[in-house]
Amino acid sequence: MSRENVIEVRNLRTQFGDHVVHQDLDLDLRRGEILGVVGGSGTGKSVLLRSIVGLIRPAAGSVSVFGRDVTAMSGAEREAIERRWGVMFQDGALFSSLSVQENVEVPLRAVPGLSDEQRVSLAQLKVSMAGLPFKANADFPSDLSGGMRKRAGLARALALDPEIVFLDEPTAGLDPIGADAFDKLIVGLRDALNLSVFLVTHDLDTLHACCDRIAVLAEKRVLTTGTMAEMLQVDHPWVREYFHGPRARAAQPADRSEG
Ligand SMILES: Nc1ncnc2c1ncn2[C@@H]1O[C@H](COP(=O)(O)OP(=O)(O)OP(=O)(O)O)[C@@H](O)[C@H]1O
Repeated sequence: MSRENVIEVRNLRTQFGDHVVHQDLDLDLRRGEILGVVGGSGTGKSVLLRSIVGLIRPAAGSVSVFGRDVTAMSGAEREAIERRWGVMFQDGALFSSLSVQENVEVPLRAVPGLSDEQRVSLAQLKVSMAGLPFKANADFPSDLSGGMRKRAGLARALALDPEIVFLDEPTAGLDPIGADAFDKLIVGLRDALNLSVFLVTHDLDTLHACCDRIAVLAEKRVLTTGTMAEMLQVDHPWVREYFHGPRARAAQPADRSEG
């Protein structure tokens, strides 16, 4: 059964001066799936994420979200569609002078008609959904461990009940137990909230634990997409090295189950 695409990127070209990062790049994100986006360092995974959410303007091509080309939208239309997605950046991108709860309140301040009490309750709910204890609401980013900062960034990404969540390397820098817990959180939230998830990662364990499909960036485009089983069949030097190398063997699902 094929599911509707919530994101369709077509013939995308992204460049900085003469440096072409993407050329004729196509990508789909289906409703309800967790798509892992992988590729060597500098292949443009983060730039792709930023192009989709409008932080980088494509040089050519189209980016459709919920069937609408977001590159051609006016301010009000864009704001409305931006409320339907949430982004967790690599470092959490939290405001250091605000508490965790206040950070999560930031996107909620743009919602008309929300009282102060409602805003606070909603922020605290998202903090709890991201797996943080209640006391973390009052903590400042500098009080938190790396894993907790990522959870706070996730809470803020969930603030507006998004349909799509973009995660940029959510497990980078976490110890294996913290990374495993984060993987489970992502899957649990996807299942509970029917999220569609665009997940940039280098982490093979995360691909095994979370992802329904994988998109490989190489040669300035999405070279191939498919399930983990399909990736294992792809005959391309980088793909072979990545999915069959020693780290890939160490990341077999059995190694991470129960425990
Ligand atoms: N604002 C920018 N100005 C100029 N070049 C940029 C800018 N942002 C990214 N780049 C370049 O675009 C290329 C892709 O960067 P990007 O951060 O998307 O790679 P990545 O695949 O996410 O890498 P990594 O896995 O190391 O995080 C790199 O060569 C980078 O230097």
